[in-house]
Amino acid sequence: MAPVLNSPQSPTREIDASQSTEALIQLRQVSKTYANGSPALTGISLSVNKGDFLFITGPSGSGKSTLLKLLYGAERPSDGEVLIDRENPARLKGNKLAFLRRRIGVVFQDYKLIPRRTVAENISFVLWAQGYSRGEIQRRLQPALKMVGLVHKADCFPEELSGGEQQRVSIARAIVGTPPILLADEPTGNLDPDNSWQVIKILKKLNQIGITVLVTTHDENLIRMANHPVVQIRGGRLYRER
Ligand SMILES: Nc1ncnc2c1ncn2[C@@H]1O[C@H](COP(=O)(O)OP(=O)(O)OP(=O)(O)O)[C@@H](O)[C@H]1O
Repeated sequence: MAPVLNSPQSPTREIDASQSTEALIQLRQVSKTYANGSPALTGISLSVNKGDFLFITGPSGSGKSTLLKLLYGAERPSDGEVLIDRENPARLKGNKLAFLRRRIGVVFQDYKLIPRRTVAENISFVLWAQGYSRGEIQRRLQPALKMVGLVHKADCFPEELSGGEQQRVSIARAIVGTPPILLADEPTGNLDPDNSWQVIKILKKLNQIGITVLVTTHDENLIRMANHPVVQIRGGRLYRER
């Protein structure tokens, strides 16, 4: 089902409370102003259901990364409420917050791989840190590598890979813990059109197996090819494109 949103200045339809109660991700009149007084988001409401694939577009500095940061708990809203599966990350601490974060895989534009670790180690690290057994890590590693087409590169180091391959490793790392939500912040920002499309195809495949996917991008071509709902942030406010 398409995501539902509203914004005070938006010409789009009003939020439907009956739909939003079932949402996996909900923002209710969320605003974010950074400590230095920078207003990043203003009165944003958005409802994303389980299984949605949503593109978030908008000009540089419009608030796209901030929106994702609020979802994975790297920032807190100044006003309003963010709910992930009915839990508010801003109200959780310690283990409960860590547990909620594990339910969200995150992919960044610059991959953020550990340079002196192999592909397999980069992907496994998060499981190892969460106390998974060696056997369980092996059991999860292979399907994650297969999903991104990099079984043959398991023992390579990041510097031995192309940008597209490095981004695919970062996707494998994001999903190896089988999170129900995947957030990708400009995942194709450093890639050429072919590699960008490969990344989007993998995200589509993950969506087809039930993962809810939110992707920020500037790339109009990719959005057109991928054919999923799109919202735009302009000046910190949210608008539906299609
Ligand atoms: N940590 C921060 N402290 C202060 N201001 C910030 C911080 N992070 C972002 N901002 C400001 O918030 C606004 C939104 O930034 P954000 O990074 O969310 O935009 P964006 O749409 O993701 O941009 P881009 O497409 O260039 O990545 C900008 O005005 C930015 O300068």
